[in-house]
Formats: sequence, structure tokens, C-alpha cells
Amino acid sequence: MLITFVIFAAVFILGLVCFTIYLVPPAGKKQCSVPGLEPSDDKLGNIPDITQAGSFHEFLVDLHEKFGSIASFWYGAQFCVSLGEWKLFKDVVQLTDRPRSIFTALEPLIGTRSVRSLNGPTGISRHRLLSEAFSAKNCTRFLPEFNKISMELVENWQNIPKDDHIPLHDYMMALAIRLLTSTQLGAYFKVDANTMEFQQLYESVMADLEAVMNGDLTVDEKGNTRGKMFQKNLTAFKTKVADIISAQRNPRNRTDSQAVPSAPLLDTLLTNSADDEEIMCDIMAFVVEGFHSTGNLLTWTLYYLAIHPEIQDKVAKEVEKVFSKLDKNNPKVHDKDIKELKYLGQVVDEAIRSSAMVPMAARIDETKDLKIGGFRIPPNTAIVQALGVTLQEPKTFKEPNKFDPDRFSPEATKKRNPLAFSPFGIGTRKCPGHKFAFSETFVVVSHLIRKFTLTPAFETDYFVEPKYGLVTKPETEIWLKVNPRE
Ligand code: HEM
Repeated sequence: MLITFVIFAAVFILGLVCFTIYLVPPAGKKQCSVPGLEPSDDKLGNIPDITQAGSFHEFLVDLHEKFGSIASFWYGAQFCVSLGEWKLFKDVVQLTDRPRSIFTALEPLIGTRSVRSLNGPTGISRHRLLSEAFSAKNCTRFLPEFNKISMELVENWQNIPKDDHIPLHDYMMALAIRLLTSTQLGAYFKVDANTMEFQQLYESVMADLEAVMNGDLTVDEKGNTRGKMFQKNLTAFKTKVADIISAQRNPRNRTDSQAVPSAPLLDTLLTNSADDEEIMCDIMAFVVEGFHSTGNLLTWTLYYLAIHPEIQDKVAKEVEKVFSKLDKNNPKVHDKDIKELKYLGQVVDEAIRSSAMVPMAARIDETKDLKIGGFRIPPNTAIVQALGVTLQEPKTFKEPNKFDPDRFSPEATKKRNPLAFSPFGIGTRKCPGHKFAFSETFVVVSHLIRKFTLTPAFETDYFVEPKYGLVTKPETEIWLKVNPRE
């Protein structure tokens, strides 16, 4: 009797193991016929190759060069298919869910409950709700603040002695955090020292998170000095975010207070969530997405103008034409002026393209097969949209390394499918902050170019390498001379 039971149990367990192996294929078992890489490590898949390539983006560039426009790889145990040509985006435009496995590195900072991590109908409705804070109507309301902050910077640069040079990236990151926090995050940021402290903490935490994503820092390092420092910074940063929430919430709840500034993002969060943890996750998500991207967009735009004096002059002429209609002593750029800055718009688009500003997005369908570029892709495959690869793909953008704003002339744009230029992603979940990013860039750049001629300070500043991460930044600081425009 006992023997029969033991044999039955052994057969049952063996059957269960075989069934599990069948259901969950080990890393390395090819999931479909898309050409691509075998994992180079049992556990890590191709993460060591990502590290060796220098970044996720550079890995994707190599991958598509080797295997063509659709190619597969492993991010740890996650099977991924990357799309390196915009035509393939047509097959995934309807997808709205994100694969968590690729973005787990961000979880210590943004948690698992922010708009960035939510999937299904909840993700879409949260995206719609929070996008409202960055709508065209709200961006118009922010223009006075964008103008004020830009004019303060003009005043600051006017005091710089002739031919002295300034660190462009440092300036633009500090400016971007002010523009975002003072319009969206309310009372806490009315004090400049709070803004500076917030930026320092954020940058130290973010540098480590990008290192985890690119495989440069592993979770095992948590016990060592660098890991301990990361945890300390993270805790300090989260404490700051808790202060931001209470600075806006407490006066709001007092009926006698008129002092609390409007902050569409934080006010929407406070009105729609009772839970501080959830609010914190969303604030983090918006800071991560909105601050780095816009600081670097400003940096790259001004950098490209500095190394292309003829393009800078053309922008300056357009800006002067618009400003000649504004109040001379207190010029404020409005919506109608932004619409007239057409050539500047082409320059900003080309800066986003040339720098591959946000190199990738990703989607997943957990329930059914997909058909992409004629290939059958099984459920649970992470679909990487290699945005950076498509932005520099020579069939669509001839001589991709040349900075040429004429690619975005109305005639050239008309000839291109809109999907070919998708720096903000595609479909329902595309970036909610794109109008905000453009509005602030137009206002800041027009004020600066109107008053100053920008030139690289040193020979090396003509050739600044990009450092790719979640957002692309310059590898080294860019030093510029900012002399008054004659
Ligand atoms: C140059 C500027 C920017 C670029 C190139 C950019 C690009 C992107 C991309 C590619 C995505 C992924 C979209 C997808 O999965 O389909 C994204 C998502 C997102 N972006 Fe931006 N972004 C920029 C500025 C901003 C700004 C200013 C904000 C807000 C302050 C912002 C907030 C977000 C958020 C919250 C998400 C996640 C949306 C969701 O999960 O539903 N971004 N962005």
C-alpha cells in the first residue's frame, strides 16, 4: 500500500515538474522565429551584453545592425523582441500595457503603483486623469511662470563677464527642475533652497538607478558602501516628497488659507487619492519623466545652436521678429508667439531626433499572440520600441548624424508618416508631457537667443558625446560663452 502511494506520488511530482518546464520555458529556449541573440548568461540573459555595449540604446543599435529591423534578446528571464523600424510600430500601436520586468530598476524610486507601472484599464484611466495637468490649456496658464523664470536667467547671464564660460547642462537642469516644480508641485517649491536640495537628492538617486538598468550596478551591491549610500539617498529623497505632499495638503485643508499656489498635478493627486503612498509614486514618476527629459532637451537644443552659428542666427532673426511686437521692457511670450516660432520648432524637433532623447519605450500583451512584421510573437513577450534607433535610421533620416532642421520643414514632414518621428512614444500611453516640454523649451530658448550669442568655450565642446540612459544626456559638461547679442 505504502509502496503504491510512494510510486504514485513520485509519478505525480515528476509529471508536475515536466508540466511546469513546459509552461515556463527556461531562458534560452527560443520563443519564436524572430532572429536574435541567445542569452549570454543563464540568469542575466543578455544584460551583460547591454553593460558591455555601454547602454541599452547602444545595445539595441548593435542588435538591429546585426539582425535587422526586428530582433530578439533576453533581459534576464524576460524574452524581448525589439522593433527598430517605424513601420513595425503600426502592428503594436493598439497595445497599452508595459512590461514590468524591463523597468524593475526604477521600482525602488517610483514604486509599483504609479501611472508608469499600472496596466489595464486602471493604467489608462490614471494616464488620462494625470495628463490633464499637462494639457494645452494648463500649459497656456504656465506661460507667465516660464517667462518669469527665463527672464531671471537672462538677468543672471547678463552679469557674467564677457568671454567667461558657463556650464550649460548644470544651468539647464537647475532651470528644468524650477520650471516643473513651480508650476506643478506647489507650495514647497516657493522656497529656492528646497528646490536645490530636491534636485541634488534626485540626481544622486537617479544616477544609481540608471546604473542598475544598464547592468553597471547590481542588487547584490546593496550591502556595500555604494549600496548603503544609495539607500540613504533614497530614504532622504522620499522624506522630501512626503514634505512636498504635506506642504500642499495642509494649507489646502485650512479654510482661512488663500496662500497655497495652484499646482495642477499635485492638486489632482490630492483630490483623487486618499493614499500618500500612491501620491508619492506618481510624483516620483512625473519627476523622473519630466525633469531629466526637459533639462536635457534644453541642453541639447542650445548645444546644437551653439555649434551651428548659421542656424542660431536664423533662429535669432525669427525670435527678433516675434519679440518686436512684444513689450520691449517686459517681453512675455504667449501662445500665438510660440505658433510663429516655426523654425525654432524645427530646431527643437531635430535636437530631439539627433540626441535620441528618450531611446526606448516598451509594451506587452500578457494574454494573446501578436503578429508583428509577419512574425508570430507569443504572449508575455516584451515588445521594445527602439525609438532611438528609428530616429536615426538612414532610410527615413538621410545622413542621420547631420544636424539639419530642414528635415522638419512643413514639406518634408508632410512626406513622412507621423509614426516615423515618435520621440514621445505611440498610442494611448504616449508621453503626457510633450506639450509642456515644447512650451517651456520655446519660451526659454527664445528669451536666451534673443539676448545672447552662444559659442562653445573650448575646442572639445564642439564634439560632445551623448550618454544614453532612460534619457540621453551629454557625457561631459558643455561649456559655453554667452556674450550679449549685438
Ligand atoms: C523631451 C521631452 C520628453 C520626451 C522625449 C518624453 C518621452 C517619453 C516617452 C518615450 C515615454 C514612454 C511612452 C510610451 O510608453 O509610449 C514617456 C512617458 C511618460 N512621460 Fe514623457 N517625455 C518628455 C517629457 C515629459 C514631461 C515634461 C513629462 C511631465 C512632466 C513627462 C511625463 C511622462 C510620464 C508620466 C510618462 C508615463 C506615462 C504613462 O505611463 O502612462 N514626459 N515620455
